[in-house]
Amino acid sequence: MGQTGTEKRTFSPYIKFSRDEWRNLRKATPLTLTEAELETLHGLNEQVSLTEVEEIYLPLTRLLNLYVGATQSLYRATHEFLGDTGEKVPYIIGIAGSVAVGKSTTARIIQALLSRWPNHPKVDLVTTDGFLYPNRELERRGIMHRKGFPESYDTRKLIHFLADVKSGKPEVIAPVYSHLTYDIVASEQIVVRQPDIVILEGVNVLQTSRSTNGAKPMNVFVSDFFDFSIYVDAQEALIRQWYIERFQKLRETAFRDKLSYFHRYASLTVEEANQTALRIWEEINAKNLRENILPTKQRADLILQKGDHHMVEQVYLRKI
Ligand SMILES: Nc1ncnc2c1ncn2[C@@H]1O[C@H](COP(=O)(O)OP(=O)(O)O)[C@@H](O)[C@H]1O
Ligand SMILES: CC(C)(COP(=O)(O)O)[C@@H](O)C(=O)NCCC(=O)O
Repeated sequence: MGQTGTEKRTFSPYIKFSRDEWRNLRKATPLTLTEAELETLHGLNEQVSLTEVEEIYLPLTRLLNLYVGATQSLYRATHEFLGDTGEKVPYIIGIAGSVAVGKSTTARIIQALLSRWPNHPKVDLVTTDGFLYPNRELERRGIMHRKGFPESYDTRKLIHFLADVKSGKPEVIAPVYSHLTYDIVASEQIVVRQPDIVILEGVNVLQTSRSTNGAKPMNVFVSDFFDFSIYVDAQEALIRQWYIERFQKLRETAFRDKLSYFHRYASLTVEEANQTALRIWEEINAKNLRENILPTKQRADLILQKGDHHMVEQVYLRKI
């Protein structure tokens, strides 16, 4: 179409797909899901609709499968040229977005779907909350109310973890965070043993903040290690609603556990719990979203734009 008068064509580095356009790409996906596999996926999170898995996440993992295959071929070409076999180096996918937007659910669906492909069966999932400073350290620094903000993470440790994974080390250790105790679990760890793919999920994975709490700044970012990155997005009002709904669900389940950091919230009425969740959302998570997370959206290779009921309404794929 021609341009008229004041009309300006704005450049976007993304190709935009409506839900229907994206869903139609499903036809190009050779794999279909068996009933048993659909059941397994439903077991991961019973809230997730199976239509959503088939129409959105299946085409997405087909795209990722093609990208991983292409990277594996390039890697083989380099080592054929060098005359060696090279270490096995995992393909790394980063998943970013607000607290409660559905990052961990998205990561688990993608992990389950990607591990069905023969050229990359071993897919590990690591969350960046394991790289938060322990509560006692956050308290010492007076930043307990800043959990999830850039300064609450040991970014240096996270970067060393990724560098070790990308250099093909046979075993790399990641620390573990518990949402129940609201703290790092010193007795637990994840061992990453040269998988085909590593999915790294967290609010901070596309951040480029150089602040490392007064330490010498690092010239390398977490996302430098990514082969592909995804930002899960939705209107803030929807994310707030999902945060409050999750908080209410936890009030009836996990918060009842005496070990839960939020055990005191188990006895709240529904209305009191709403107010508490809203306060935590506004004072911590919404602030973090506006200041530190949303500004990283345009760095992603792919954006999943969700609407009501977590339904993906648009997909943006980076073309350059
Ligand atoms: N695709 C989805 N369909 C339905 N519910 C979802 C979906 N993704 C996430 N949820 C729900 O939204 C809430 C937040 O999801 P979660 O994956 O825990 O978010 P995050 O890891 O970003 O904090 C949870 O209650 C989860 O059950
Ligand atoms: C540790 C987190 C930043 C991790 O976020 P997630 O990966 O679960 O989206 C978040 O769960 C959190 O604890 N935020 C602080 C405020 C709150 O309790 O919700």
